[in-house]
Amino acid sequence: MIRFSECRAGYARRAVTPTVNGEISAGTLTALVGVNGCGKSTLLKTVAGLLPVVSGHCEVALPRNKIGWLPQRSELERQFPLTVYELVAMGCWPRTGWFRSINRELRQEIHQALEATGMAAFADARPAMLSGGQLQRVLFSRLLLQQSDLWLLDEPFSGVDQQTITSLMALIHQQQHTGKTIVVVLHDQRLVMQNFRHVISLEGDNAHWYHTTETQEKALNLCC
Ligand SMILES: Nc1ncnc2c1ncn2[C@@H]1O[C@H](COP(=O)(O)OP(=O)(O)OP(=O)(O)O)[C@@H](O)[C@H]1O
Repeated sequence: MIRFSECRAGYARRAVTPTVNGEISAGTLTALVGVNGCGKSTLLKTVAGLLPVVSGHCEVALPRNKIGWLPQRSELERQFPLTVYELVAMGCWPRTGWFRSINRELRQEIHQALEATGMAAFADARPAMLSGGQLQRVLFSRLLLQQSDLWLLDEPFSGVDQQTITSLMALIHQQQHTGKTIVVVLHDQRLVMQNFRHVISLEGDNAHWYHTTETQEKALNLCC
């Protein structure tokens, strides 16, 4: 699904990540870990096609409209002069385009996506009025509607309470079971250990790939 070959990601031709080699298979759930500033968000944006590689290759076997990207929590989403319902409805654009109206079936899907994250009661609220955790739930609802095959989630749980993390993690597992490929940037070592079989750690000169059945606890101690 995603193949890295001597890949380094960065900005304005300056690499900020270690060299990444390897492949993320379709239908897998992978954690991307590493210390602050090691380039996790940069690598994710490169996979999303938002940044060109600085060197090497990053091949994603999907068109852009099949890639769902959840950026690190942004105040921008709060500032949209929209209701929660309308913000989530933006997730329909890969199917409708920006200007086509939303039919009854899609309206039902929007409602279901809000139900799936427990946010149906907030459909008419303004994003600016939501707590951090509620906003994350809304952004997950929007992702659900996009019907992407690949989810790239950048620190989706920062500032989110344990109960919300548990329910969003359950949603992630459920989506993986429907066949999605999911990559999540995380700092919470325990969450990684409990939920992820595949881990990519950006450390040193080269990215390290771990499998949870191996002795990666030690490695994660170093890098989360
Ligand atoms: N737009 C940008 N232009 C130039 N450099 C940038 C830009 N954004 C980030 N950087 C730099 O790239 C490096 C990697 O940043 P990145 O945000 O990818 O790290 P990260 O591993 O996601 O960090 P964190 O865990 O703190 O979120 C940092 O040194 C950062 O200063």
